[in-house]
Amino acid sequence: MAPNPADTALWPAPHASGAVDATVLVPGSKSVTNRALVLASLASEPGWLRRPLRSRDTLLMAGALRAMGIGIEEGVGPDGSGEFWRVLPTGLHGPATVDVGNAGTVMRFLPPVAALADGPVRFDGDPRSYVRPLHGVIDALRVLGARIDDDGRGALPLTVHGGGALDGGPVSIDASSSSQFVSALLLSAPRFNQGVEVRHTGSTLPSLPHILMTVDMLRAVGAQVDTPESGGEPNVWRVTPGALLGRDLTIEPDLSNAQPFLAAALVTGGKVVVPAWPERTTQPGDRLREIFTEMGGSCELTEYGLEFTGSGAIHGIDVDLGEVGELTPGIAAVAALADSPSTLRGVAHLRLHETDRLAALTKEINELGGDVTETADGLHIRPRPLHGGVFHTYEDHRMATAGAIIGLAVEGVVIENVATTAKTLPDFPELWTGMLGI
Ligand SMILES: O=C(O)C1=C[C@@H](OP(=O)(O)O)[C@@H](O)[C@H](O)C1
Ligand SMILES: C=C(OP(=O)(O)O)C(=O)O
Repeated sequence: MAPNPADTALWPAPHASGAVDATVLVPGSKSVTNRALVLASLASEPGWLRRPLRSRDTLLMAGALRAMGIGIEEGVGPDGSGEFWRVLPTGLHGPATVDVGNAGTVMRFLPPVAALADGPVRFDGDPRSYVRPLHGVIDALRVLGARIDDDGRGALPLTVHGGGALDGGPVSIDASSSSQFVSALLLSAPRFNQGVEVRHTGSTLPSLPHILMTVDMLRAVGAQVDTPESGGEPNVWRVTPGALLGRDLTIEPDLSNAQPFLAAALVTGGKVVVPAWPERTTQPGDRLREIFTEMGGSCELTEYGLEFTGSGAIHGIDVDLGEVGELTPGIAAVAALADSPSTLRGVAHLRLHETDRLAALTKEINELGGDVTETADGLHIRPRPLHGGVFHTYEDHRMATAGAIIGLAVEGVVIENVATTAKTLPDFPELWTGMLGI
């Protein structure tokens, strides 16, 4: 297939002429929006999502749920309250076809939903989706009573032959390659006849905050969930069967997508305010307050939002990012500009994200003159004077934003396919130039 010209377009990353000083309205969280869509679709009454993220991943999620019969009406609320989606749950129907794109949340959260449909649901997606791990969901659903046809690799493409209901019950999985296996099984479990008991048997479990987000959001719609944190067995989650409430939920800004803007304050010694930063949240991006403070900034969380200020100095960091893996590209970009080396650990599973992020970051930073080496579970980054050049993005939104961070400090950095940020932040180029007052 001929590449889309937009995919190969080159975007000169703006170089910052001075300290940034900006307020950036960061759109809604991908992870919260896609969980909210699934839970609202499984509820027994209509629900509302206010200020949902509209991006490739969330539109794919909405499209897939619509394909299975769910009504999702879009509108704009009064008085600047922003967009809303009203979700009208019904029986889930097949036959249907689902395009997952390269959205981990869609490819993992929806096969359990499809198992509840009354006919076959065919799942397909971008070429990259064929290699991203899905075995934890496929194998578990089979144990729980679903019929699934795949090509034997434990990956996409596949067809879930929905039978209108699913037994559910106990299941063991190895979720060391993705926390989304656990989240996927828990999200639909209130609708399984026996609920679910998920036992993680692997040696590591990434992205724990994302599992806590799943549990929190399930409880908020009335599900009963027992977790290791609530006194249950380690690595075991239980969901009791029961009806789910429709909810009126305002989606928090995406704190992982706030990262490049906070990084801009750090890199330029400036100030960035992100309104509506939640006081309490399960989003992994909240860890940036601590990580970017250790790297040289300071922050204040007020009722209005987060004010993050750079000091002019950027320090290296030695940090385990296993719980917050999606922050790695942005942290690596800042680390490449720091005054001391960094070691990023605990993120071997990033090799199976949108691209092999450890290889991609190593190659692209080194091609600008950097000195990055891959370790078994992360990166060593020794800052060097960098020069301009093309920063390739491998259809990975977070590679594009990482390149833009470096471009602030290094003249002549050109981002290939910045449009790939549409996966979770379609307005990135405009927000970025707006922040810089260009
Ligand atoms: O559940 C979620 O919303 C996510 C979980 C994480 O996935 P992994 O556990 O596969 O890293 C994270 O990296 C991804 O961006 C979003
Ligand atoms: C890993 C990510 O996405 P996905 O939901 O596709 O796994 C990410 O957004 O960094």
